[in-house]
Amino acid sequence: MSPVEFKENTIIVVFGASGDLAKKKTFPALFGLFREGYLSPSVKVYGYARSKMTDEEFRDRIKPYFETPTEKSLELVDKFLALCSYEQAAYDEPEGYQVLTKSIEAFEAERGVTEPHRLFYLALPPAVFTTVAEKVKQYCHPGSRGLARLVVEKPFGRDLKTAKELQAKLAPLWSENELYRIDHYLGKEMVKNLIPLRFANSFLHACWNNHYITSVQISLKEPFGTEGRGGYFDNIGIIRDVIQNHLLQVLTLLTMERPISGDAEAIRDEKVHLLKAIKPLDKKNILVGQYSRSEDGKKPGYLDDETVKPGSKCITYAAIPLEICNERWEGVPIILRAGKALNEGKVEIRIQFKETKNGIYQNVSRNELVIRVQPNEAMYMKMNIKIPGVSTDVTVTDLDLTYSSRYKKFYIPQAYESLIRDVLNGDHSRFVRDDELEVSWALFTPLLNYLEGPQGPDPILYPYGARGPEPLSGFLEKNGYVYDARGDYQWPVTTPDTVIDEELDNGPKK
Ligand SMILES: NC(=O)C1=CN([C@@H]2O[C@H](COP(=O)(O)OP(=O)(O)OC[C@H]3O[C@@H](n4cnc5c(N)ncnc54)[C@H](OP(=O)(O)O)[C@@H]3O)[C@@H](O)[C@H]2O)C=CC1
Ligand SMILES: O=C1O[C@H](COP(=O)(O)O)[C@@H](O)[C@H](O)[C@H]1O
Repeated sequence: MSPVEFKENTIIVVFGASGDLAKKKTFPALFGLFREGYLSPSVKVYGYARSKMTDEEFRDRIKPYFETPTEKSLELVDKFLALCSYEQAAYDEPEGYQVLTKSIEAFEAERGVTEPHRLFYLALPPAVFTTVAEKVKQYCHPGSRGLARLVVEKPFGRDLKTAKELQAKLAPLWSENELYRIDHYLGKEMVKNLIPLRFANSFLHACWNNHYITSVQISLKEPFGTEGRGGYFDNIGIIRDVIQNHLLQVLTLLTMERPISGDAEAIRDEKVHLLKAIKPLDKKNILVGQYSRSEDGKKPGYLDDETVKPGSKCITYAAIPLEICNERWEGVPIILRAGKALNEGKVEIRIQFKETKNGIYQNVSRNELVIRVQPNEAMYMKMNIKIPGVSTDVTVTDLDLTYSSRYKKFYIPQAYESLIRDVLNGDHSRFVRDDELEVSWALFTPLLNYLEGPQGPDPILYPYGARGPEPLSGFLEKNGYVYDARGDYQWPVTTPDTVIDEELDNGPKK
């Protein structure tokens, strides 16, 4: 059965509407969809939370985060806000939900809606998560008269046991078909691009295996520390924060087999197969760190955050090698690495190809395909060519697909916009399925138990603003990545001074 699209007179309720996520991501995403014409003006949007606020105060709170790239979009802000209202109520009492449903039903009756379409978005901390899911089902679900969808945000538990417990509470209430577990990395443009890139290009498909690829790295670097979120982060650490979810999701799309169709379940089946093929993580071969004060003393160390437990061993950096035990990937080292308070902010995938060992070109750079997820979406393939001109020597260059120069005037939705649109369209392909979640926790739980247990290592300190802990380069090398430091690669423009060539260095031959 093809998914039903929520189009006219859709109800959207955001629980936790007074919070940071709702303010910075959920409502701006809804506005983005409205601005671009992907959300009908017939929609009704409710914010629901405990904080006391009038409708006006609520609108004033969310408005500054809307993106308005054009004059015309400025005019749309008030039109969108007029569709939004706020309800202040408790999460654990029925009254608020009953009032909300009355209002929803009045709206639907006024519009003559016979089959209600209701989307509920839980932008909430885990503590109230199941309470709200339960109450929404009991008081706000339209039953067999219509359709309801429930969007849930991470954390989906903190290990295998708690993830299973959460699932056991949700499953009797909300069917897998109604649930949308959001991982916003799946909504990023370059992550969405992985399936077409891999399966619509036969030349790439041919070399996408251990015969040609020698290493894969997926890195997420952030240039800021916990900055006020220390209390939350200290209980989480970098693995739960971004590796077990965001980076692992990217990895599955990058390495899974071709799905039998573009259908959501076909895609998710392949992701689960791939996850099951990952070898248990090697606790002895990981690099973990925690940032300390910057070298100039201006940026605080992790432990300087007052909301963090004194002496906390929480890790803010991790590099985790893993291996996929299937025919395609066996023997290829794959590294997931992420860290806070680093020298730059970027998310990229780096696929390095084998060196050319024999033949006329033996001492040339390895080919490397780089997919930059952010900032500034790009994809570039580092390759070797003849130095332009009289020389017959080889230099490294790239086939460069930089989105900002190749694609002008394209609307690239924010990750949340893209995913909320998927929910409205009933497309599950970019959402995490229950079994996928379970396998991913099964993979990381033993490692987390070790790191957080009595035998857990002390994280290596790295100064705020560093590339990572000091042993990083050696660690990457040991795990298969060859860093080419020969220095004749310059982007975006290469000049004769930057290519290494004896002939050019010594001047033209007589
Ligand atoms: N379309 C575009 O926008 C393009 C931009 N460029 C730009 O050109 C520049 C060069 O790009 P590129 O060649 O991809 O290289 P990068 O400088 O981005 O780095 C190459 C890789 O090597 C790692 N690395 C850096 N230093 C060391 C070290 N000492 N030992 C081991 N590993 C190390 C980096 O890791 P780590 O991240 O941890 O430092 C990164 O994974 C970049 O600024 C890039 O943005 C290039 C092509 C296209
Ligand atoms: O889920 C999270 O992701 C963000 C990184 O997301 P991005 O879209 O800004 O790359 C991270 O900063 C945060 O700690 C984490 O909870």
